[in-house]
Amino acid sequence: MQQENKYLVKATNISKIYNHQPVLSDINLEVKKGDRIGIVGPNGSGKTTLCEILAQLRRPSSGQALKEYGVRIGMQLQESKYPKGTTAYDILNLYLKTYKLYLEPEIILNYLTTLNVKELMNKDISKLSGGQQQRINILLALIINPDLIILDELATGLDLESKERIYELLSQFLGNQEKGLIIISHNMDEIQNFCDTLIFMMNGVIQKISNVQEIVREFGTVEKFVKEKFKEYQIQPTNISNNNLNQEVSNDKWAKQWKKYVDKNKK
Ligand SMILES: Nc1ncnc2c1ncn2[C@@H]1O[C@H](COP(=O)(O)OP(=O)(O)OP(=O)(O)O)[C@@H](O)[C@H]1O
Repeated sequence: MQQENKYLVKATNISKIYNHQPVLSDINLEVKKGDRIGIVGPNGSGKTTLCEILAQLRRPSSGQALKEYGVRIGMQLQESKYPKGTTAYDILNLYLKTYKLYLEPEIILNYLTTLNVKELMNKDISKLSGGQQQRINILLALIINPDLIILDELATGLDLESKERIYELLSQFLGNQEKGLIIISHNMDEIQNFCDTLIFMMNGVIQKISNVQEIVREFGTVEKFVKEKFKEYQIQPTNISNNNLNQEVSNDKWAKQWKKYVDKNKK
């Protein structure tokens, strides 16, 4: 039996419900060695939740998320909460010890220099800026040499130089063809540069899985394709008539009160 095509992670009929609201519905997805997947979709379509479930950080409400034995996942989250008083070195030590990574200090220092975080490592991580924390999150995702790296809004909030350095580091990491990648991004160039598969999500459902090369051949850029998809799936504002809105105002508690306030105060 060939082991090559074994999955790294696999979601089977995943659904997730938050406060009675379905956020993911019946998702099936297999990520294999060497897969380079970009996930796009409107805000709130469930991209982060799906990745957190794939990374075993969250439980699905139903369905199964399996990780192949021994597979290591590095996940950079869009937002991370660190305990006050903890330094980035504390977290780094914890990661390296947990994963039993006995990396030579030179290798670690090389990462710190490339990511331009060396001077931040002794500071209280909870007091660093969003972009500084972001760089540390990327460091932590990469340093464990994961089989699958999941990056959520990789470059958001990063200055130009940091972005370039991180892209460079990611390219080096992906030089190993065995590594799996999932990027959630609103930056279509990132998807075009790093991914071969594009997943378009909407309302907690995978609407379409496409091949990036084919998209570029047909649409010129991933951006053009995604714009088309947004148009295709968008609820047109013209569908909402004034009558419907009037109805909404009389049914909505806040809108009703606001209308009273406006009527009272406007000349
Ligand atoms: N911990 C939580 N508790 C309750 N609701 C949540 C929680 N996390 C996410 N949600 C809700 O689930 C939905 C999907 O959120 P998610 O962050 O997965 O979307 P997303 O596609 O990654 O969005 P974005 O592009 O804005 O990052 C949203 O409506 C969000 O408000």
